[in-house]
Amino acid sequence: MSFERTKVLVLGAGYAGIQTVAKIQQKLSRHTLDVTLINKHEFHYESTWLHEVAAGAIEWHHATYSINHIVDTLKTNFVQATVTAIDKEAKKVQTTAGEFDYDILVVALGFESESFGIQGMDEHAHTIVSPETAIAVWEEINKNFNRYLESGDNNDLSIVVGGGGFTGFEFLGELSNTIPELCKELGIDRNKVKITAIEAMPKVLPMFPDHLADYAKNFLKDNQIELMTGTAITAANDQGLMVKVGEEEKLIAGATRVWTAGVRGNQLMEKSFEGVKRGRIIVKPDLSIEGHPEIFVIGDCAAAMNGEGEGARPYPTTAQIAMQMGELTATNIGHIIKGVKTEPFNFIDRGTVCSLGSHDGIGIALGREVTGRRAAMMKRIIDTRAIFKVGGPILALSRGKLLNI
Ligand SMILES: Cc1cc2nc3c(=O)[nH]c(=O)nc-3n(C[C@H](O)[C@H](O)[C@H](O)COP(=O)(O)OP(=O)(O)OC[C@H]3O[C@@H](n4cnc5c(N)ncnc54)[C@H](O)[C@@H]3O)c2cc1C
Repeated sequence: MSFERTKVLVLGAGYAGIQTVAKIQQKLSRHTLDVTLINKHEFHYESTWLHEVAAGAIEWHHATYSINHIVDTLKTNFVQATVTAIDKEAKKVQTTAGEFDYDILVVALGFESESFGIQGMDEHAHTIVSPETAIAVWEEINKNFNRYLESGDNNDLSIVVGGGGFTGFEFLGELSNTIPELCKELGIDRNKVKITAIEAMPKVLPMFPDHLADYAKNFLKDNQIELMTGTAITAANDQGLMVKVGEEEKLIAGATRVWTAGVRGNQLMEKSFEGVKRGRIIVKPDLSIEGHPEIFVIGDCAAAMNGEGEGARPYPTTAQIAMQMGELTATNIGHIIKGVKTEPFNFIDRGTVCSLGSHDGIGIALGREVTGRRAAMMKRIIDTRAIFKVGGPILALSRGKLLNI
């Protein structure tokens, strides 16, 4: 009988990675496992709150907590480092803190921005994909509004957002609260600020029924935010975003330009595995990859299919799914150690709520439609639950949003 502990290496402490580690710590014995968690930052950040940071509604550190709050040092070794390469044949991972080997690998390296090759987008537009990029958006708005005080040029007050999807709407919702406050603080007339959102599809927020999407569209209108639908963005430059209207190309002015319309899985995926598309790899039902039962890929790097056969589609990339994948992975690691068959992923949809600023929103939660203040309250409960599930009541009280209700 071997007394060697199984080496589990978890890459990334976002929703998927931190949930895996939290569940392993709760369920599995340290006498059988040697767990190492590697993450770029010392802290976990709530990606689903980044639009609030980008719109200046909260400070970036309110969307984070120290990973050391979660890690039980008797069971898990946390290393702050950036992963630079994964060698699946040698079972080794290279990082800025050296090389790590593993028996079981969990890849949970999350998402990046994807601009689909739109000319100038990467150079000229901000994104909302990490605390650093979210902070940069609010700094840019502040810089431009302060420049207006010197220049008197209304263009400095223009904000253009590429994308009328979930992230775009949540960001615009927060701006509806914070831009009037910023204008008041700087003595700027809100009517001079032009905020435009551009969506290529004729419909917005396709995950919701039309009447809820209409509610969100009316919210924008009521808050002096213009939404252009069915309008393709063709390029970005330092003046704004270029769009095609009929045969004509037109500039939609934006001193601040923010791209929210595309995400992809981590670039390391293409470098490490075969068959990866836009940073996502098709995983087997138990979330391991073909030919490597010891490698689990979860969260936004995974394309987990929602069924079998021709009609099967990959699940969308959401925090809710990432967390459920993390829980299952912890269970399946336990099964591997006991020599039991691993279980397939079965997504339990608890609904989705899209916030529109701090007091409004739309959503479907536990099968019921919600709008307005009830939706905003539901969103805070969802946000707090995510923290509770990983860190328990104390972390949920200190970092959650229930005290704001
Ligand atoms: C503004 C916004 C709002 C959203 N709102 C919602 C919502 O309301 N509901 C919902 O379900 N989903 C929402 N999403 C989507 C959700 O945030 C993602 O689906 C989710 O974060 C994916 O979780 P993950 O664990 O795969 O990745 P992430 O949360 O991105 O975590 C990945 C982790 O890996 C780390 N990492 C990355 N590269 C490296 C490296 N090379 N080395 C070491 N560490 C690395 C990162 O720093 C991060 O800690 C939203 C996304 C955004 C941007």
